[in-house]
Amino acid sequence: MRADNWAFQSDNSASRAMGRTGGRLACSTVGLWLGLLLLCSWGFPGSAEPRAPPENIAIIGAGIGGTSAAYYLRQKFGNDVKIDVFEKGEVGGRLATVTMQGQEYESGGSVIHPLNLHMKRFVKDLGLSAVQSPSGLVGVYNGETLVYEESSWFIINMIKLIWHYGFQSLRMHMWVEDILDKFMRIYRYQSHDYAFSSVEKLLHSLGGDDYLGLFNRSLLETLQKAGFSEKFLDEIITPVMRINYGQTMNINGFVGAVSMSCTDPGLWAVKGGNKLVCSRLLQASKSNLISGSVMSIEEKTRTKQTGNPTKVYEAVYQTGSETHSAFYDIVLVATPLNRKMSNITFLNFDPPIEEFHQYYEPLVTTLIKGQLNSTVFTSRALDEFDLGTVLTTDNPDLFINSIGFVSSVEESNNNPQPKADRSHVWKIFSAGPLTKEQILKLFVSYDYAVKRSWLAYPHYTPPEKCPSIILHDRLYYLNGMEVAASAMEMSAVAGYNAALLAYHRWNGHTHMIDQEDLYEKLKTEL
Ligand SMILES: Cc1cc2nc3c(=O)[nH]c(=O)nc-3n(C[C@H](O)[C@H](O)[C@H](O)COP(=O)(O)OP(=O)(O)OC[C@H]3O[C@@H](n4cnc5c(N)ncnc54)[C@H](O)[C@@H]3O)c2cc1C
Ligand SMILES: CC(C)=CCC/C(C)=C/CC/C(C)=C/CSC[C@H](N)C(=O)O
Repeated sequence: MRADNWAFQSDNSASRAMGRTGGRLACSTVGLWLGLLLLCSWGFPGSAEPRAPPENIAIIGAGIGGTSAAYYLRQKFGNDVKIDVFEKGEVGGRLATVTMQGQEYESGGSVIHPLNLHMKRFVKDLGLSAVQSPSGLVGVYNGETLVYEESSWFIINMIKLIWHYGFQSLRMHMWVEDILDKFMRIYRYQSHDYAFSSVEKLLHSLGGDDYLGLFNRSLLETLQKAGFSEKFLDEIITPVMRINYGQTMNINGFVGAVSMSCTDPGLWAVKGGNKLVCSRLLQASKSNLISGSVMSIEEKTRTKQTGNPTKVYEAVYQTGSETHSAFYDIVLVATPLNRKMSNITFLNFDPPIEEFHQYYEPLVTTLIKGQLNSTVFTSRALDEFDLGTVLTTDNPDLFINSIGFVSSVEESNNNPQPKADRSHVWKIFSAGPLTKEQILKLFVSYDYAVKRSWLAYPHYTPPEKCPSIILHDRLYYLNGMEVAASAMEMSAVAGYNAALLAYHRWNGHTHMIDQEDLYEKLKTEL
C-alpha cells in the first residue's frame, strides 16, 4: 500500500517538477520509475543509503576493548571520520608487562585461548606473531598437602583423575566444550554485521535461555545441579577459579566456563607482549591517541556554519595540569565505569545516566626470580619437584591464589624444563601485596621481585544485570560485557559489537540490531 502511494505522489510531483503537460502515460511511466527508485532506496529493509558518516568519534580507553572498537569503527565508517582515543595511562590498559633484568613479562592479561578468533585475527592482520604459553605440570595445594598432582604421562594422569574423581573431569570437559561451541556463534553473527543492544540479548542469541541461565546462576549452583561432587569442585574447579579470577565458585556459570577453558591445551600469547595488539590496532585504525583523562561528557547543541543545529557530546579532559574540551558525534566508553577506575561524570543528561558501582577485585601480580622453596608444598626432595604451577584451594590461611613459572614475552616455551640452578621467574597471584616474610617463606633465595597491583575483574555476584551498552543516543559503553566474563577476547567482542551498533544506529539500520533466531537464520548463509 505504502509503495503505491509513493508511486502516485511521486508521479504528481515528477510531472509538476518537469513543468510540462505531456500525456498521462508518459508522466505515469516516469512517476512509476521514480517511485521504484524511491522504493529501492527507502522501501526495502537493508537497502537504505548510508547517511554521511559522523565527523568525530571519541573512544575513552586504549585497552583491547577501545582499540578494537577503533579498528572496527574505521572499517565501518571509512576514512573520513576522525577518531580520537583517550588514554589516561598506558596503551594496553590491563594488558601490560613488567621488566626484570632486561626481560619483559606479562603482568596483566597473559594467556589467549586457541579459539579466541578476534585475537587470532588481530595477530595475523597486524603482522604480529604468537608464542606458546608455558604448560608445565600443575598441582593443587590445600594448605597442608598437594591434593592433586599432574603427571607428565598422559595415561597416568587419566588413571589418577578417574581414581580420584571418577569421570567428572571428562564430563566437565564436555560441559565447557558445549558452552564454547555456542560462544563461537558470535563470530558468525559479527561477520554478517549483526549487533546487539545489550549483553543479555547477545548471550541469549548464543544459546537461548540456558545460556542466560548460566549467567544468572552461580557456578556452584549450576555444577551441583549437574551432579559434580563437592571433592571435585573443591579440589579442581575452585583452584582454577582462584588462579583465573581470584574468586570462588560463587561467580556466574558463564565466566566459570570461560575460566575452565583455560585448562585446554594450546594457550598462547603475543610475541613481544599482548599489549602490542593495542598499539598496532591504534596505528591500523589511524586514530589519534590523546594522552589525557576524560573527566566529563555532556550533550550540547552545536550550530554549524551550514546552519543546522546538531547534537554533539562535549568531552572535557585533562592532560597534565591543563583542561581541554572537544566535541564528538559519537562517544564510546571503553573502560569500567566506576569512581576508582575511570571517574567520568555524565553531566545534565535527561533522564540522568546512572552512577555505576561495579566493584572490581583487587589483585596483585608479583614476579620473582628465585629458587622456590618446594618444601612449602611437599616433603619430597627439591630435585624431584617438577610442578610448573601450584594452584590453591579456598583456604583462608593461604596468602596466595597461585604460583607458576613464566617465560619472558619473547620466549616460546611449550614444555619448560627446570633450570640447572633451579632459579626461575615465578608469577604469583594474591589478593594483597606479599610481605617480605611471605616471599621468604616461598623462596629459598631470590634475586628480584616486581609487583603490580590491579583492580582486575568484576566481583561476580549472580544474578546481576549487565549495564546498558547504549547509555544515550550516540553514547555507548563496552565494559558491561565484563559482568558476563572478563577476558581479552570478551573486550574484543564488545569492541566490535559497539562499532557495529554505532554504525547501524547512525544509519538507521534497525534490522541489523537484536535480531532473534540469528543462528537459525544464518545456518544457510555462507
Ligand atoms: C592480572 C590480570 C590477569 C589477566 N589474565 C588474563 C588472561 O590471561 N587472559 C585474558 O583473556 N584476560 C586476562 N585478564 C583480563 C583482561 O586483561 C581484561 O579483560 C582486558 O584486558 C580488559 O580490556 P579493556 O580494554 O576492556 O579494559 P582496560 O584494559 O582496563 O582498558 C581501559 C583503559 O581505559 C583507560 N581509562 C580509564 N579511565 C579513563 C579516563 N577517564 N580517561 C582516559 N582513559 C581512561 C585505562 O587507563 C585503561 O587503559 C587479566 C587481567 C588481569 C588484571
Ligand atoms: C572468551 C573465551 C571463550 C575464552 C577465553 C579464555 C581465557 C583465556 C580466559 C582468561 C581468563 C583469565 C582472566 C585468566 C587470568 S590468569 C591467566 C593465567 N593463568 C596466568 O597465569 O596469567
